[in-house]
Amino acid sequence: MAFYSRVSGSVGVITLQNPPVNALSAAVRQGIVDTMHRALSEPEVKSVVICGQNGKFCGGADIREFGANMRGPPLVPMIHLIEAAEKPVVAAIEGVALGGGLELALGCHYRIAHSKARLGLPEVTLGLLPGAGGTQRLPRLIGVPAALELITTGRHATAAEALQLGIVDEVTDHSAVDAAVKFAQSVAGKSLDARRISTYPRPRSPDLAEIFEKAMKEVRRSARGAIAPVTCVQAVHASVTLPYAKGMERERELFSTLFTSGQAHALQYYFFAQRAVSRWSTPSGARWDTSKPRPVHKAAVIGLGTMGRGISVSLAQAGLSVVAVETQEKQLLEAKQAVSGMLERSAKRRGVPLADDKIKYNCSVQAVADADLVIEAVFEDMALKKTIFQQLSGICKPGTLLCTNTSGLDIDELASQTQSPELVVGMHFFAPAHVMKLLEVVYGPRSSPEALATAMEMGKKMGKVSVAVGNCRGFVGNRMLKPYLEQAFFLLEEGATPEQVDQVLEEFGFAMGVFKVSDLSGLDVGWKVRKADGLVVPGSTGKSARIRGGSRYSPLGDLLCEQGRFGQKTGRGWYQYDKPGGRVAKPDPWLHGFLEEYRARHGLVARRIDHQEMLERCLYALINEGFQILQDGIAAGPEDIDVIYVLGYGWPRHRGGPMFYAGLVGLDKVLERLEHYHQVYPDVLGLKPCSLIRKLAASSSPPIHRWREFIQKPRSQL
Ligand SMILES: CC(C)(COP(=O)(O)OP(=O)(O)OC[C@H]1O[C@@H](n2cnc3c(N)ncnc32)[C@H](O)[C@@H]1OP(=O)(O)O)[C@@H](O)C(=O)NCCC(=O)NCCSC(=O)/C=C/CCCCCCCCCCCCC(=O)O
Repeated sequence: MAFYSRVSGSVGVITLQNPPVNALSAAVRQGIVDTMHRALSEPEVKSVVICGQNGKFCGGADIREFGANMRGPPLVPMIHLIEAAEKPVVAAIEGVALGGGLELALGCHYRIAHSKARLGLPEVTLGLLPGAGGTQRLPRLIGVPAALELITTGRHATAAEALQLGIVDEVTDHSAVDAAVKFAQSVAGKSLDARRISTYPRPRSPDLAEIFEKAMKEVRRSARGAIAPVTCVQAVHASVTLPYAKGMERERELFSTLFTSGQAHALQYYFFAQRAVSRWSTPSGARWDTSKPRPVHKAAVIGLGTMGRGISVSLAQAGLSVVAVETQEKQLLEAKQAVSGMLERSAKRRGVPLADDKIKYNCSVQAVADADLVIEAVFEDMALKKTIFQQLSGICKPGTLLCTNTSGLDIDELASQTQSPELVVGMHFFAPAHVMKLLEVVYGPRSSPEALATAMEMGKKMGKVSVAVGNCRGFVGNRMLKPYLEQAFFLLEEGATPEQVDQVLEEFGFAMGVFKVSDLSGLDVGWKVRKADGLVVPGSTGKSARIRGGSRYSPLGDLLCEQGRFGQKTGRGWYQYDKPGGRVAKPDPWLHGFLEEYRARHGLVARRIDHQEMLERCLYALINEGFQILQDGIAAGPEDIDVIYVLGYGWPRHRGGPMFYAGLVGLDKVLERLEHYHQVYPDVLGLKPCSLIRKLAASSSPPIHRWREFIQKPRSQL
C-alpha cells in the first residue's frame, strides 16, 4: 500500500509501503492512485513527493504477482496520472529505483536521488522490457545510445552516473526525502510544460540508423538466443519512429509477446531460485535459519596455484585477513606477484580500495595456526590432500573450520584424517575463483550444521552464490557433467564431429560447446581422474576397449591425451589452435581422420545424426542425472541444480536451468525420449530414466515448485 502525509503544510508525501523493496503490488498501485487523487484535491497541497519506506524507493513491478489474474490499477495509466498532474511531483529516490520503480520516477516531474541510490531498468534480465513507458521516456530524456545501453543490459547506474546522464535532477548525501520536500516547495506553482517527458520531441540524430543497427548486432551476438534484448531494441526504436502515444502502443504490443514467453518464465523462476538457494536445508533437517555461522576474521589458503590465488583474492576483497601458504619459495614469490596484479586490476575495475595489505604470504603451513578458517587448494590428489588435513588437524587452533577446494573428491575421507570431522566441509570454487559467482559448499555425513552455515556465509561475504550440496562423486555440477560428456563422445563415435555437437549446444544457448570447454579446461584433467578410477586401459582393442564395468565407454578422450593433445594449452585437442595457449578453435582435419580411422577400427558405421538427437541425448542424459541427484538427496531442490548449472556451467539463463527446462519441455516428453534412447542404447546407464522422473511424470508432471514433495527422504547426511 501507500500512505499519505502532509509536510510543511503544503507538500503531500506519498510513501510506498511493501517490504522489503516496495515493489509495485496491486495494493501499492491502488495506494498511489488513491493518495495522488487526494493530494491533487487538497487545495492546501501545492506539490507532491513520492518516496519509499525504509530507505528504498521502489524495486519495480511485483514479480510475484505476474500471472494470469493481475488485479489492481495498471501501471501505465497510474504513471500518466502522475505526469499529467497540475501540481509538481518529485520522486525522492533512496536505495533503488529499478524497473517499474524508475518508470514511476520518470513519470514524476523531478527526481532527487541519494548518492548511494542505484537506478536501472533491469526488466531484460527477467525476460521483459520496461513496459510502463520506460522504452519511450528514457530515450527522450537521455538520448538513444545511453537509453539503449541501460535497457538492453539491465545494469544499475549509480546516482552520480544518473545525474550525469540527466536521469535525475539532483543528488544529495543527506535524506533524499527532505531534499525532495524542499525542492517541491521551491517549484510549487511553476509551469510543468517542460517537465513531462512524454511530451519531449522524439530523439533525432543523423546516425540513428547506424546506432540501432550496431545495437541490434551486439544484442544478437551476446544474447545467445535470448529474445528480450532484441525486443528491447525494437521497443526503443519505436521511440524514434513513432509519436509517444503510438510508441506506447508498440511498447505494449512487444511487452505482451515477452510477458507470456517461456524465456520470461524461465528468467523469473531463475531470479527467485538464485535467492532461494541461500535458504538451504539438508536431509537431516539442518537449516539455514536454525544454524548459526561461526565468526571468521582470519582465513588461510594452502596452495597458491591458479585456484588458490583466486580464492586468496576473493577472501581479501571480502575484507578478511588472509594467510597465503605455498611451500616452495619460488612459487610463493610468483604467486605473490600474480595475486598483487589480480587485486590491482580488480580494484581498478570495481572502483574499490586495493586489498593487497590484507594478505600475508608464508612458506610454512605452521603459519595458519591461528586462522578461523583454512581453505586447502592444492592439486586434486587425495593422498596429498589427506596429508595436509592430517597436518592441519595438528596445527590449527580448536574450532578452526577446515575446507577443501575440490571438484569431486570424498569430503568424508578427508574429514576422517582430522580430530574434528564435524568441522570439515568442501568449498568447490569455479575457475577463475575470484570471478566466478558460484560456490558449491559440500557437507559430508559428519559436517556440523554450524560448519556448513559458516562456509555458506563465507561464500556470501565473497560475493558468491553458495549452494549447499551433499557429498558424492563430483557433487552436483561435475556429477551431471559425466553423462553429458559421455553422450558427446558417443555421438563422435557414431558419426558426428566436435564442431557439429558444439554448434548444436551453442545454438541452444551455451556460451561454448562441450568440446570447446574441454579444450579450454584441459583434456588431461578428466584423463587423470579416469586413470585414477582404473578406466584408462592403454592399447586395449576389440570390444573390451569400449566397455567398462558392463557399461558403454568411449576411450576417445584417453586416446587424444595419449597423443599429447590436451587442448588449448598444447595447441591441439578436439580442435586445433594457432599455437599452444591459442584461443581460437579451428576444425582439425587430423581429428576428423583420426575419428574415421577409430570408427573403422571398431567396426562403427558413421551415420548422419540430426540436431534434435544430438541435443536430446546430451541434455536429457544430464537432466536424468539431475533427477537422480534429487532422489539421492544430494541437492535439496531443483533450484539448487539450476543455479549451479547457470552460474557454473554456462547453461543459458533464459532457459532457467536443466531442471526448469525439463519441466518446460514436459517431463512426460523427456521421459519418453530417455526411454527411447535407452532402448536403442541399453548399455548406456546414463540414459536409463531415473525413478523420480517416472514418478513425477506419472503424477501428471506437477509444477517445479512441487517436486520436493515427491522426493523420498533419503537417509540422514548431516
Ligand atoms: C536490488 C534489489 C531490489 C534488492 O537486492 P537485495 O537487497 O540484495 O535483496 P534481494 O535478496 O535481492 O531481495 C529481497 C527480497 O525481495 C524480493 N524482491 C526483490 N525485488 C522484487 C520485485 N520486483 N518483486 C517481488 N519481489 C522482489 C526478492 O525476491 C527477495 O525475496 P526472497 O528472498 O526471494 O523471498 C533486488 O532484489 C533486485 O534486483 N530486484 C529486482 C528488481 C527488478 O528486476 N525490477 C524490475 C521488475 S519487472 C518491472 O518492474 C516491470 C515493469 C514493466 C511493466 C510491468 C507491467 C505489469 C504487467 C502488465 C501485464 C500485461 C499483460 C500482458 C499480456 C497481455 O497483453 O495479454
